[in-house]
Amino acid sequence: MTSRILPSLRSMAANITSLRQGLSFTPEQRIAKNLTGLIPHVMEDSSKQCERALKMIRTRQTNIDRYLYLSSLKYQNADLFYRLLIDNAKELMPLVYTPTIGDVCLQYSTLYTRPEALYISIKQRKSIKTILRNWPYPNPEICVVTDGSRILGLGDLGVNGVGIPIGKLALYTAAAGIHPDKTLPIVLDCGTANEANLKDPLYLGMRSKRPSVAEQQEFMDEFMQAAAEVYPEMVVQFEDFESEKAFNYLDRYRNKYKCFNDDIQGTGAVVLGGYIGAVNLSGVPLEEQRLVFMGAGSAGVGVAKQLVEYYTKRGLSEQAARDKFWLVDTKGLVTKDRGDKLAEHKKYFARGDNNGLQFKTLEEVIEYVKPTALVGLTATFGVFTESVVRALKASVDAGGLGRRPILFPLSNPLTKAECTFEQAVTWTDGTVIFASGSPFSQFTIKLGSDQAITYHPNQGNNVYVFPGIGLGAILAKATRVTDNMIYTSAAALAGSLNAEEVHKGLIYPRIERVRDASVIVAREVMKAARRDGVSALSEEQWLTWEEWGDPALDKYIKEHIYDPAL
Ligand SMILES: O=C([O-])CC(=O)C(=O)O
Ligand SMILES: [Mg+2]
Repeated sequence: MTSRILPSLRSMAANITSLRQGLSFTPEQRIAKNLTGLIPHVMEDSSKQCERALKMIRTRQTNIDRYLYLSSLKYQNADLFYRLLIDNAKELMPLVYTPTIGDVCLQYSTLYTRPEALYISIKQRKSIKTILRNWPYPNPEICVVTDGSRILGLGDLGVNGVGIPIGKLALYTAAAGIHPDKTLPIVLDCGTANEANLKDPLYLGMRSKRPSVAEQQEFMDEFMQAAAEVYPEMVVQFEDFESEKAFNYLDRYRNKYKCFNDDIQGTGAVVLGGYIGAVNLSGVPLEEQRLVFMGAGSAGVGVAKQLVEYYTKRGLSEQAARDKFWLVDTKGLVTKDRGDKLAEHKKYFARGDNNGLQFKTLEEVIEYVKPTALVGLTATFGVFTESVVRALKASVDAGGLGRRPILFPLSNPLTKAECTFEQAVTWTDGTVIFASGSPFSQFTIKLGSDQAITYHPNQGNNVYVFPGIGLGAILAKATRVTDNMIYTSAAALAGSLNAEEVHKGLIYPRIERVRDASVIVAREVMKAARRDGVSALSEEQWLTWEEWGDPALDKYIKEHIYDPAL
């Protein structure tokens, strides 16, 4: 029997790259590359290949099966995978990303067939640089890194959380055109608090509890330093770190490295982008808005802070802006005198005007605050009950005729959404302005035998901003990711809707147009980098763009993004 030598990841990468065109190789190319006979004889254009793949996807029984098929296609023929994903974003993004990715992460150790990321454990801390250099594709431009400690709303999944960096990076390519070979997914394995994983004989991560916060931080320090040394051009996106670590790491590294946190800053920007449109539709002036946030983790606080910045930029004092927000966590309204030790990141929003009163439930808070907007980032399905949503509507109705409540149940995946789209429409008699984190279907109510009214949900997902933020930072050669770059991404997103979308009452562009939105976001992020003095592009380059205006910059961006060859 002949023994087979396992090819190195590097030569595998080279082989796969050379086969990227699938069945579209011309006879001449096949001869030149010694591929004759190695692939079926027919020469197919992209539409035929897409037709075959879509047929496969649509005939699979479960979303996990569809994911696995797509994942294998991405590996075998990346151009075809991205052609499909770009042209069928509405159908395929939920398979490549949330909600399906949540299920994939839960089962990652069982579904595993091949490496797709860098797996760096805390035990390998002496070899981080070597591991980074082992990555088979040269000079990555964007890295998404997680430690798996808070995957979507699913909690600590340890190394199984690696599906998130893999999924987010596929969106970097599909939504913003970063070349797939320039993306680097990483999971830092520090063990896990997840008992089910620890007991699972197939679990692929370190089978131990997480060490102290201080030890994890030292490991993170070493990782960040090594990454900057090995790949100095690379932008790092932090993803799904548990709240305290998320805030701490962002604070610790943002002025030292080119990095940002998607859950704090990306979620903040995407919600602000949607909120700007929602206020316009609501009939409640910006100054009269009162916002209750259910959930005070990294996303809740990140979003509220981004909105405070919006208010202050519109002329409100910081105190007046902050007073528009009431944050609620599992113990009730976050107040200064609640009697428990508040986590550091919650203190900024702790209320001091409650006259000693405490409000334990969301219902009590709504009764007390009379909000115009309710945002959910709790990772708890169903917390927006019928009575909560009806109370929100009642408090908005009390302000005057024709006013509409803003309701954003943003937790991911769908199994963690605070309420469904159908519930939101039903309980507000169709008046709701709605955005969720994962996608809901549109909802039609039959009014008579041949009359019906269809409601369109919005998906307020980070995918509208993080790819453009990363692309803008890369193309501007930004040395840091500044607050202004993030803020600008939200304003740019709000301005990216076309006339048809505005007419339909949407607050985000249709997901099919996410690539258009990313170009606009990237352009504004680049300009903000320039204004903040962190763009390392030449002065001459910037002066040319300033002379020729946005179209010239858009042209430059479009020339630098990946479009599948198919
Ligand atoms: O991944 C998403 O769709 C949004 C997000 O960052 C999260 O829920 O952690
Ligand atoms: Mg996330």
